Amino acid sequence: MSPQRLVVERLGHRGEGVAYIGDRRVFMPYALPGEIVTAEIEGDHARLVDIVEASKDRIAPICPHFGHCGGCAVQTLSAGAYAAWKRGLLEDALRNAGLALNVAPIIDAHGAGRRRVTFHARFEAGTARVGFMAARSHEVVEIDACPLLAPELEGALRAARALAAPLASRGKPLDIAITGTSDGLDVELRGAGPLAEDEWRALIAVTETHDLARLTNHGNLVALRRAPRIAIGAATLALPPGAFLQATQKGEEAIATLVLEATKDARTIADLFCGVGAFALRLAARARICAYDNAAGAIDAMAAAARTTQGLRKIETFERDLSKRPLITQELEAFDALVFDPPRAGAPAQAAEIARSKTPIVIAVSCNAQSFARDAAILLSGGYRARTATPIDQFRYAAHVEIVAVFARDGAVSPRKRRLLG
Ligand SMILES: C[S@@+](CC[C@H](N)C(=O)[O-])C[C@H]1O[C@@H](n2cnc3c(N)ncnc32)[C@H](O)[C@@H]1O
Repeated sequence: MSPQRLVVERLGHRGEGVAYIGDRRVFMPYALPGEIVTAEIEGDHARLVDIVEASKDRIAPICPHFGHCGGCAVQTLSAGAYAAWKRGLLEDALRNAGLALNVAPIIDAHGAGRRRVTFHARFEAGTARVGFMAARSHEVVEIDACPLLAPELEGALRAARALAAPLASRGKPLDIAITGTSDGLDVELRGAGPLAEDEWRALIAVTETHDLARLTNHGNLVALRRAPRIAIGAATLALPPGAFLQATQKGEEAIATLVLEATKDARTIADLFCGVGAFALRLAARARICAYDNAAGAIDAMAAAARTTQGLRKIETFERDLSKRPLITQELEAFDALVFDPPRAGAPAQAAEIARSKTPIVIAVSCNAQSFARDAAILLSGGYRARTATPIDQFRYAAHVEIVAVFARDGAVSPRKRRLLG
């Protein structure tokens, strides 16, 4: 296959360069807009062979593993062009959905770095390869460090290697999810299945050698040296195993700040897909909160944190599957405001109920621009007006963007005002 010369037109939504051969579109990882390159073409995929003319926005990558490790999609763009591309991910998704929302400037929320990481381990002939997946591949790329991780994750990679070693003879793929907390590393193994007694003993020994705070296997406790906790607003939360947390501490704070600002006049707020309470535990300082999620461990941990934090109003928690049983219109109208923050797939069933309701303020939080645009279209078709959508970059160098968007219903009367008016 002889390389072809191509001109890169733009970056696609996975961070790959997009070029055309006649009418045919090809995607080329690591190529930047405006560059002239040579590439080997296979179907709609192009492998960058050489850069003939580099973009003026091209800079050196910060990590020696960039280009092999699939963790980062775009590391060689100058800061301004990078921020414009990230914000453009939201603009493109809205345009593709036929929506014209006011998109705010992007907020950089990398802060001290990622506080959660999942390493992958693959085993061959009894030895483990531990690292991140290569782009578009099932291969694991071994790394010696990741510059995107927060200082709390210091030692995480060494610990992951040590934990993988006693399980190497099984040959089954293993995921090692690690959260950095003020009490040390909280590690959850996934894919190992039930542990044999000698594996159990070996893993406990690793927990001690590496001074891990906690080790769980599919949510089951293997070893506990210190209960891992994190701070959320004024509360201290005992972290349930494998719990969802926003990728960076600064990202969580940036999202929560926008949620607090948009709900400042609300007395009763519903927090849908609340997780461990990144918003509820802050909002409860001034409003009555009903919080919903299908993860019992997360809402129990939030309720316990709320009980032991001074100055918070009671948070009522509800374990509920919001895809199968979304809050219906009458339930939603009991609130002055609501926030919904579903997983990547979005929440079309819940959005449809919200669109029929008269809840005055609705805040949509999302980590996926496409599903956000689809859910936003549902709210708009129900008569909501979009105030603004703010992109937040807590996934530095990855082709993901966090979004907070505020919607209002003109003329809607809050439940409190309805009561006052009799
Ligand atoms: C993106 S996280 C947001 C969590 C929280 N708002 C935060 O910022 O930390 C999505 C949450 O949705 C929950 N979830 C996923 N599917 C659900 C469903 N079908 N019904 C209710 N909750 C669900 C997960 O347990 C998770 O806590």
